[in-house]
Amino acid sequence: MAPPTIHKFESEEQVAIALAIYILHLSAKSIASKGSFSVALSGGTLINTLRKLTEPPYVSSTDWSKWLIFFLDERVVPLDHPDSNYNLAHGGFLSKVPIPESNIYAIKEKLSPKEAADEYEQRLKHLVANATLKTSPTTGFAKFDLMLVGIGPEGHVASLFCWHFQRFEKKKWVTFITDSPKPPSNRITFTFPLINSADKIAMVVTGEDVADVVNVALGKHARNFYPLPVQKVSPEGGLTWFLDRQAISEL
Ligand SMILES: O=C(O)[C@H](O)[C@@H](O)[C@H](O)[C@H](O)COP(=O)(O)O
Repeated sequence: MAPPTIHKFESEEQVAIALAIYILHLSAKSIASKGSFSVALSGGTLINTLRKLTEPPYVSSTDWSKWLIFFLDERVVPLDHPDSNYNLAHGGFLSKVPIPESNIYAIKEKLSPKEAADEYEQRLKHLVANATLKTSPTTGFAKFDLMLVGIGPEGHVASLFCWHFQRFEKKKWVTFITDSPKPPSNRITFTFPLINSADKIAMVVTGEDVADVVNVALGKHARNFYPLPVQKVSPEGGLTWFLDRQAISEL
């Protein structure tokens, strides 16, 4: 993979604007070339940083009916629960743009974490089989046009945590965790082979609490002899970091 593109901004507000422009550019390319734009969302502060997409002039700059929304990781709770990533994304983003409800792929409720992960994986495989999603010719996993990824202060991405075996999964597309160190404990998550089959990934990293881990991942002495989950992110088409001043304060 080509080295990542790193964008540094003075403020979170500037990150939000640059991110909206980047996403809209990709959506236009993707919709023009194949009629749809598949996006996988993380939870956390990312959703608030997507707010510019819901505001003029950005909100009228894409064909929202062509967007397909997925969840890179999800907490196994009812969809209207305050911990649900769907609920967060719905309140902060999805309810404010005209993406058809049928294009939003939330997890199924009332399943165990394992059942929810298996069901989501089967749904993705079905969408690949009926050509709604592309396949990576290199890996055979689904190829999302864009994944939007946040990082935790100890280097996790999605719900792939440092000391948990899920980060080493090679075959499954979606797996589950029942002892997540970040509450709530029950979650499902895309695996690294699926994440790294994406075309583009944007790492959206703001705030002081991630400054140390940004230094570990991108600093002069970046170490990768035992890579943190964030250091394993390496999509097929390109990785772009969006960082604010606080996130790079240790660089
Ligand atoms: O559901 C989740 O908890 C996430 O998808 C998780 O991976 C998140 O993106 C990071 O923990 C960053 O979260 P913050 O942006 O809130 O720090």
